[in-house]
Amino acid sequence: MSAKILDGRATKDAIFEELRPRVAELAERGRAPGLATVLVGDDPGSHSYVRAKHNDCAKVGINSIRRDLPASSTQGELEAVLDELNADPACTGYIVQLPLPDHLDSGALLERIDPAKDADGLHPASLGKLVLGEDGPLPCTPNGIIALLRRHGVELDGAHVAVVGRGITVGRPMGLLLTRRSENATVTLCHTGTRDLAAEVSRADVVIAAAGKPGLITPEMVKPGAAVLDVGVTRTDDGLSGDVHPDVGEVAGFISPNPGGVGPMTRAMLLSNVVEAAERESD
Ligand SMILES: Nc1nc2c(c(=O)[nH]1)N[C@@H](CN(C=O)c1ccc(C(=O)N[C@@H](CCC(=O)O)C(=O)O)cc1)CN2
Repeated sequence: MSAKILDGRATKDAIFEELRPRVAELAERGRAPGLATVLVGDDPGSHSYVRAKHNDCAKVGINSIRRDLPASSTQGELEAVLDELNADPACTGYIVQLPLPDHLDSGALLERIDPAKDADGLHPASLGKLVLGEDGPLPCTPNGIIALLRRHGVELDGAHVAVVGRGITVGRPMGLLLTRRSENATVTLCHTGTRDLAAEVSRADVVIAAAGKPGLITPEMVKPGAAVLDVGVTRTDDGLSGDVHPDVGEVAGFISPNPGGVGPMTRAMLLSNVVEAAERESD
């Protein structure tokens, strides 16, 4: 492996160090932030991510509230839980852990979150603010990727970035974030309709792989020296597999490990959103 490692765990820890005094100051002013999570069903990955989010809150001093519901929960039961959290002053921000079971309407539930308590930046009002360039919570994984690149000195201004995947939590908002004036990147958003993925990826200075297809990005596709970020997580019989083939580290200039790269940064940005929202409220 010759690529430099984009260490998400160490970067997350550094961000937590920065958040801790801000949380303490909010608490001193009687504005202690509280993050709630809503988890439906038994998906082991979702359980592990939610557990990690509550551990993170404890480390930074943020109060946390957990609402776990059975997979058989109805849309109406979920709506009632969201209405309670919207009204609960101890909950200053919350998330609905995705994916939800198929019988639930995720879009309608995300829309029911009070936009002022949208800790994930996935409410349509928050995504609208992102499109318009207004202040608001940003989607955690794309924002975490930008923080990881910036804190490791990877240039985005003028860079060509290939984003692979057009999902609502990563691909689509990633393109919007990267094309803001502050980032100034040129983005190609690749998806299942892309005719020649290898050609698009090989032109890129930064590759963000969020397709959920194990080993999709191979060393032959990657421009030598490029930064490659692996977002995909697929659970196979042999364990977890990312979208980036392990040999890409021999060609890339920077690579995010998976686990240990983008995942922890997603959690760091969630807590940042919670703290920023509490600070906005108390201004
Ligand atoms: N409401 C949301 N749901 C989902 C989001 C999201 O941003 N908001 N993103 C993903 C999952 N995700 C956040 O919830 C997430 C993914 C990965 C990690 C993480 O820390 N991963 C670790 C490994 C943890 C493990 O081994 O289980 C790592 O990569 O090192 C945290 C959060 C979909 N759902």
